[in-house]
Amino acid sequence: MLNIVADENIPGLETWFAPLGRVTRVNGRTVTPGQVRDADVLLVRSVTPVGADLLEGSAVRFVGTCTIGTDHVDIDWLQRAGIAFSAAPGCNARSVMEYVFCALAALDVPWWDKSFGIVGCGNVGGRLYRTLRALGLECVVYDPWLGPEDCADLAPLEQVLQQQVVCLHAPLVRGGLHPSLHMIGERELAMLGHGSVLLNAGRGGVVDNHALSDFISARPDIEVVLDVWEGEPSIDPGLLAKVSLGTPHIAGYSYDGKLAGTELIYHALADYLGQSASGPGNDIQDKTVIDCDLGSLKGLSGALLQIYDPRRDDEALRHVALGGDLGGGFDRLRREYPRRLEFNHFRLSGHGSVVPREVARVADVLGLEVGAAFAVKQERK
Ligand SMILES: NC(=O)c1ccc[n+]([C@@H]2O[C@H](COP(=O)([O-])OP(=O)(O)OC[C@H]3O[C@@H](n4cnc5c(N)ncnc54)[C@H](O)[C@@H]3O)[C@@H](O)[C@H]2O)c1
Ligand SMILES: O=C(O)[C@H](O)[C@H](O)COP(=O)(O)O
Repeated sequence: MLNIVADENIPGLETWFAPLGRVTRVNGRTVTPGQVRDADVLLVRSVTPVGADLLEGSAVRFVGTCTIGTDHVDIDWLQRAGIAFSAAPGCNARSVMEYVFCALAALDVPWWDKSFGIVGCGNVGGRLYRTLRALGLECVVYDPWLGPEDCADLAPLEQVLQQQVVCLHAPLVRGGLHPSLHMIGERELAMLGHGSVLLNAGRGGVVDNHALSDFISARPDIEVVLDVWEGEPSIDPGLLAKVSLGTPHIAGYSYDGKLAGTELIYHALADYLGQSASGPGNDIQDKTVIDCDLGSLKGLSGALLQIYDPRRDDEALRHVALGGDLGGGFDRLRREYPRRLEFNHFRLSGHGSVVPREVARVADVLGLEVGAAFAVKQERK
């Protein structure tokens, strides 16, 4: 029987993988070579460094990470060792995009009236870019691997950093032509415009956190939102104290996004094993009604917070910091993360009966259903 060793934090682990083999749960942060030596398959999330140190001499023939990011995996070594590898591209991209809008709503930023800069325009940044453009917002993109045929709004990094809201969605790349490690340092931070928002939901190391900490002290006009940090889970409590919103790397933690990661790796493993399997499917069918004011875009922004309010994650992280064990608390918050569903599981409804056409349009672009109780108001031209 196939021996599968897997991070205990992979949602739906037994449901999806038990039909393929015997599943042994391990702690992804502390897993040892001894625990994986006799495994055929290793399934991880982003907290497990995977390479020679863990796998040399093991029986592992397939590694899957149920995440978008792959910076924790030494893919070249796996290739040299003849070990198959799969990641889960795009699985939680919508979750991260929704985090961006909810974070802006939580900061009371009128996002429908801002210019945006995006660094890294792949599954996450690209989804955000297309949504912003569909909303009719100004948005420029820095991505050194894209050309004008991929994106019509490419711009130099300097220009991207000068927008009112700057969203970082680059992977952590340490070498090669375009390394991203500390690509946002003292010099780049100084390019941010007065009163702008800087949001990092890519990887912590893309921003020099030490420089960022100094920068926030000198520039209190800038709102910084950090979901990812250098040194996770033992992040800098001083930096946490300074940011406007700080969350424990949960931007991609919608229940849908996490399950999609599991599902993608399940199919990759089934393919590797030469099995055609449809899998158990998922159990997400909820449609929750949100009672809200849709009389204006500000009201719609408030409705987003009823779906997901990142201030709760921020408060929880600050609370564990006060307790003294920030590293342990950071991981605990992630491990015990509540079931958070994406926008399409909600229907906006409630008091008031007329929704301005523009609000209905924006809700639609964001993937939100507006309940039948509302008649969309036809504004006079
Ligand atoms: N906070 C979270 O919960 C969360 C969730 C999902 C993904 N992520 C992170 O976000 C990253 C991006 O996700 P994705 O799905 O868009 O990945 P992706 O691989 O689809 O796209 C990454 C994009 O970044 C570009 N890029 C590479 N090097 C760059 C550089 N030096 N400067 C600017 N752009 C660069 C690539 O060309 C590509 O277009 C992931 O690698 C992961 O680390 C974080
Ligand atoms: O790369 C990703 O998919 C995200 O960063 C993901 O949310 C990481 O979650 P983790 O594997 O740390 O649970």
